[in-house]
Amino acid sequence: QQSSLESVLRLIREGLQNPEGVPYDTRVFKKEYDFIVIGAGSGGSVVANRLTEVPGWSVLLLEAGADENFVSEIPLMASYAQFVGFNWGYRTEPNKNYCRGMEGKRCRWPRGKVMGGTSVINYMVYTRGNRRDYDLWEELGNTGWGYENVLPYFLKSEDIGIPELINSPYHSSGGYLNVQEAPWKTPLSPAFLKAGQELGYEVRDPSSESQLGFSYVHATIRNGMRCSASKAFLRPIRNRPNLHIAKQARVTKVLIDSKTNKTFGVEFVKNRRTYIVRARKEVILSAGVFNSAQLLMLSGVGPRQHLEELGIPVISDLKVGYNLQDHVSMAALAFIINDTISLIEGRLILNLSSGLDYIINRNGPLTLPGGAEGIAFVQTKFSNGSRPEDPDYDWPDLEIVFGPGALTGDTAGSLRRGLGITEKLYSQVFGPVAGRDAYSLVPILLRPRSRGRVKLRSKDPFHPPLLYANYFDDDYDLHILVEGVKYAIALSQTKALQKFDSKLHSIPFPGCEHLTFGSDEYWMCAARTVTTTLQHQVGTCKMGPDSDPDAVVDPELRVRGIEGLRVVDASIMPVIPVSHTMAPVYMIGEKAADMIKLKWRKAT
Ligand SMILES: Cc1cc2nc3c(=O)[nH]c(=O)nc-3n(C[C@H](O)[C@H](O)[C@H](O)COP(=O)(O)OP(=O)(O)OC[C@H]3O[C@@H](n4cnc5c(N)ncnc54)[C@H](O)[C@@H]3O)c2cc1C
Repeated sequence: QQSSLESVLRLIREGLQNPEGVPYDTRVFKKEYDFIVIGAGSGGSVVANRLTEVPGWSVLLLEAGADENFVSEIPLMASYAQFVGFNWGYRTEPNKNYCRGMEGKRCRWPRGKVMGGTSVINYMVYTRGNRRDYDLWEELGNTGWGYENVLPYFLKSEDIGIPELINSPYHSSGGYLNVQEAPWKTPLSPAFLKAGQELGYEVRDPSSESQLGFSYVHATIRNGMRCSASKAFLRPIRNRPNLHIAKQARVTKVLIDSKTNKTFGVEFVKNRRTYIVRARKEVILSAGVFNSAQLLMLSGVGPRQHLEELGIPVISDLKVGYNLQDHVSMAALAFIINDTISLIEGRLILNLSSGLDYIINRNGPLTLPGGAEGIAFVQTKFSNGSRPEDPDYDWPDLEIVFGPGALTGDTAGSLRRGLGITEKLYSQVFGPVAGRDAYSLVPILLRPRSRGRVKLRSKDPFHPPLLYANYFDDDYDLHILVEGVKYAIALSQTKALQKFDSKLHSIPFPGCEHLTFGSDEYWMCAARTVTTTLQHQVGTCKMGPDSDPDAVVDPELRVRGIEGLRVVDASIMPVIPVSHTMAPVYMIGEKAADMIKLKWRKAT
């Protein structure tokens, strides 16, 4: 048993001083490296790690952000991590069809600008998606991306820490990335699992042979702290002599010879100085779903008409920025309970006993990843529309995330501000019940049909791109989300959850008051008003075969028509998987690194 003093010292060692040591910041650059990787997020961290396993290859990893800090280490503080200088702070362009209740009618689309990228500000939920997602990628002509091909790459990264899954063939031990359950639970989450069973679903590991069912959250946490991409993949290898990492180094252009279409390096700015560094073998673009598309377009790779409008010479005319997909949700359902067991900011979260429990035991509410305790993958009546005759069809179209807290408990406002909900809406709808105990059930549309787009605002690399979500462009998406809301309400009415006497909070959202509360029309209006998202944007540099006119990269992730340039991040996904997107990006990084190794080992 450790004394409190020893525990505090351990925390300082592990948290503040980072025992593995943060990666070193390179200030003196070689003229040329074998590989230059842009972005130290989920994709780029894996690639930089795996390529420097080859001692003869040199790698420069360029990251626009600086190091993580203590706030991002604490799983429950996930929503605060967006406010401590790690966030690119993107917003969608205003639209009257969604995010009507958000500041400026714009949805918040945060992205991590920090060593570890978005894995430092995300909610750490670990899921992989469905066998059918990856089999679909392969059916679309992406040879080598079927489920059987990608499963080994999910396993390669993983170090499973959930005792009952250690011997599962769907999990593995010894990888860089820790996957664990929070050590602490509210009494509400077992009731969530029981509620699922009442509605006919099994309690099951969503990464196993079937995805349908209810589960506690699996998360990328290690000993009660966030396990980010940098912590997992970069800190352990910071002493490799063939890896240079430059922090706060903002890439402004990928350099491509317009005569040969060959990539020869990158231009970046660090400490107000502009550098040009050359790549002998390849440049790997892992700047994330918005910035990879932006950088490609700034470098002359993108839709001809759009680039020409901005006066950018076109090197390869490709549909960069199209095919943007996301998991839209409705996170404003609050089920009020008559018990003091839920997460209330200021009571359960930011108080001395929770703080001490965390510091001393690495336990308690602060270990809950973003406040999420349970997830369910379910099917609406529309899910197997194309194959109604197939009883074994299991490809969820709806996810429910269970939180043992709701907007009612957001008394310090971190959630409201993170989502961008206007103060007026919050005080009108939640003001009268602020501070009341409640749980939330967040329905999430998993297989959207609508597609958004990323465009350049200008030629200036320091200007944020224009982002268009286009949520609900296809009515089908709105219908499924409404089914999701109704499913969440049905869950709340099960015996298991009624043990807490829970009642749906029913002050109507502004702009929806004229509709009958609880009708489909009302929920449609609600979804367009408090439009939330799991921030799973993907697809802007779509992977596809040569026969696909919309493909930006080929199945080896090489940019079409350009030599020596690949994209390795969330942007290559042709179709969004029914998964939280971080684990699929780690998988993409692992697979890409193997493809790159194979190519250059053959060549030398
Ligand atoms: C709030 C939030 C919650 C989320 N929750 C979850 C979750 O619980 N589970 C889950 O699976 N997924 C979650 N996601 C999504 C998931 O985190 C991302 O899909 C995934 O991390 C994306 O990885 P990436 O490598 O594509 O991009 P990123 O991780 O964003 O990496 C891109 C990196 O490139 C850097 N960069 C960009 N431009 C430049 C430039 N010009 N020069 C140099 N560097 C540059 C960025 O700073 C960043 O570090 C969440 C996302 C958000 C925003």
